Amino acid sequence: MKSEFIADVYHAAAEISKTTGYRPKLGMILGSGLSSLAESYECTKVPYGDIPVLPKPTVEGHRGELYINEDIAICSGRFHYYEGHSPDNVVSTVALLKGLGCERLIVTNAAGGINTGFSPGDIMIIEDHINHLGFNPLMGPNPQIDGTDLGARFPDMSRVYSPAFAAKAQELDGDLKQGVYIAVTGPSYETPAEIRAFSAMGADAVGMSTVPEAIFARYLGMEVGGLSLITNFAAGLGHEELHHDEVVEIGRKAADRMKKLVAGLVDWWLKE
Ligand SMILES: O=P(O)(O)O[C@@H]1C[C@H](O)[C@@H](CO)O1
Ligand SMILES: Nc1nc2[nH]cnc2c(=O)[nH]1
Repeated sequence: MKSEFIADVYHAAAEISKTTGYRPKLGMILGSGLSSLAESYECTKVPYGDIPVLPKPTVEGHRGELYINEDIAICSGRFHYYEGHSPDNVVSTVALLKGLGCERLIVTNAAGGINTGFSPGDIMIIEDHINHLGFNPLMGPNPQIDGTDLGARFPDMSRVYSPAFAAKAQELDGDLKQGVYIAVTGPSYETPAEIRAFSAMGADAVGMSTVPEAIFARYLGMEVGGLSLITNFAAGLGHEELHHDEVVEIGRKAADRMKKLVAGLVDWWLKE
């Protein structure tokens, strides 16, 4: 992340706080097909088009709107590396949420189930991740604001995802899965051989996002909780070809269960 870019994003965040009067403590980034989660909250909506420092999302199922109120800021629309965005742009939503005052972040995504115990419609608490993207959002000079490093040059990643968040999620919904998310660039889905390799590496679910956001959030000192909605059997494990339309459709269908879980987690994390 370049110092100038983060300064611009923080400046945009300060403008939004000034206009809306909000400094929420909790941020959330919504995955493919999960845009409706934002509608549970009474919020002011700011289209990404009104935040010129942000790029434009190009993927179906990612609206491109910031929802904000005094407690929460929700990015409905994320930026994926496969869209051609730079690593800085991929994590710009996290920088925006941090700039708005968020100390905690919930990341959500749609993912393919690698673990043979997972089925479409399952929700997996992200316990850990594998970065298979080929880049790290912290590559490049360590960014500074007013001459001070934003975070450690070599940040620890031994506990990216909050165990307290995972425990609370399990308490709220007794039927959750838990596992390791592996991020690949996409946009092609995997081959069955890749899925066998990722399974041997210890991955339970595969997707094309979230990991850079979580790394950057931890670098900024935020607490992170992660949820993957399993939208399909990973390549070679089901009988169907993979299509993004189905990913978005399953996301929409499972939105009510996700909404209930997320509402409980939001209430808890705001009070905790
Ligand atoms: O933004 P997420 O990670 O939820 O989106 C997943 C990964 C790809 O963008 C897309 C593939 O169907 O869904
Ligand atoms: N890479 C990848 N991303 C997904 N997002 C939703 N399902 C999948 C999948 O099977 N593979």
